[in-house]
Amino acid sequence: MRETLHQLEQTIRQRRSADPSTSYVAKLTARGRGKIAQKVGEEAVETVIAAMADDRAGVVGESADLLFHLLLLLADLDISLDDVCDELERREGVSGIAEKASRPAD
Ligand SMILES: N=c1c2ncn([C@@H]3O[C@H](COP(=O)(O)OP(=O)(O)OP(=O)(O)O)[C@@H](O)[C@H]3O)c2ncn1[C@@H]1O[C@H](COP(=O)(O)O)[C@@H](O)[C@H]1O
Repeated sequence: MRETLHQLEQTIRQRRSADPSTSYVAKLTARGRGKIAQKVGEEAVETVIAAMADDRAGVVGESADLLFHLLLLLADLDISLDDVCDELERREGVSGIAEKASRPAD
């Protein structure tokens, strides 16, 4: 999963400066951060709607759209996927410590 997202992150960074007439990434980038952010919101809502309808195939498709547009937004902000993964791993470490602390000593 992380490898797939890293590959897509690279593709997005390369396509940002492509010809907007042949590249969706370049076209959306040219429309500005507000439009990219709007698309992230729309795809999130579509994912929720599919989930509430128990539409599993829909959730898979909308989740892919959501992750793609989120990566586009992160690229626009020059935030890397590694920055986000580092934050998730930091939280995992914090909750791991908290979990250990709440366990009775052997
Ligand atoms: N993963 C994706 C991907 N997922 C979704 N989309 C596009 O996202 C758009 C979302 O669809 P919508 O119907 O919501 O939006 P729309 O009607 O096209 O546009 P709006 O006017 O509503 O904003 C569609 O045009 C999809 O083609 C994607 N476009 C590109 N990629 C990846 O990005 C790479 C580079 O793409 P290009 O920049 O087009 O070369 C591709 O090789 C793919 O790997």
